[in-house]
Amino acid sequence: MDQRDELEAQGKLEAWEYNPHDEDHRRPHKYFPNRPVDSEHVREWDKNPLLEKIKMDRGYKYSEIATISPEEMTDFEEKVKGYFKEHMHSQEEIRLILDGGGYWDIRDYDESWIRFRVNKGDLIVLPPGMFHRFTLDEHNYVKALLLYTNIPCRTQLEKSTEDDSIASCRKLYAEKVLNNPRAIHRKRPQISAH
Ligand SMILES: CSCCC(=O)/C(O)=C/O
Ligand SMILES: [Fe+2]
Ligand code: NI
Repeated sequence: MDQRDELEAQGKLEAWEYNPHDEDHRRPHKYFPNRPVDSEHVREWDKNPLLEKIKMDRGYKYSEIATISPEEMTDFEEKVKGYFKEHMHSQEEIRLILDGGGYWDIRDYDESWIRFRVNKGDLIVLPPGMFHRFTLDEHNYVKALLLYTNIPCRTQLEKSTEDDSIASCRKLYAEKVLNNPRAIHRKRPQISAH
């Protein structure tokens, strides 16, 4: 098996260093001997160094890609309703938007909702214990990369649930965020009667 057959068998593209010393650019422009370039080397360029650093720093070893759209899911309506139920997770929720978009709503200190628009390229990180909900926009489409430190788990702990894991997550979240004396509380505009 020569190198070309080997690459074909592995489903890889053949690539090599371009030899500029030839007039006709329609020819392969290989050096002799050829200087093959592993196509994985080119694929590496696709990796976002910032994302790689975040994964390394925060210990994210697992990931999955979720596409939420009626075309991709048989249980679309049910799932979308579920994401919009107020919930939290026992792990950090970290999502990189690869395509499409939507909204995340998070609870402010006074329990009012703050809405975030997310688009392609945005990274959202919610701490464990923070109540939130997610919805698609009118385009009904998002594709996201979900990261995990452990085996992928998207378990939603809903506010209404009596669950010890909610209690412990909320306790930590309250200590770190809600009861933080340095927290800056937003002044909300007065609602005028009309
Ligand atoms: C766009 S990622 C899927 C929604 C999800 O996993 C979640 O937990 C929303 O809060
Ligand atoms: Fe969530
Ligand atoms: Ni009104």
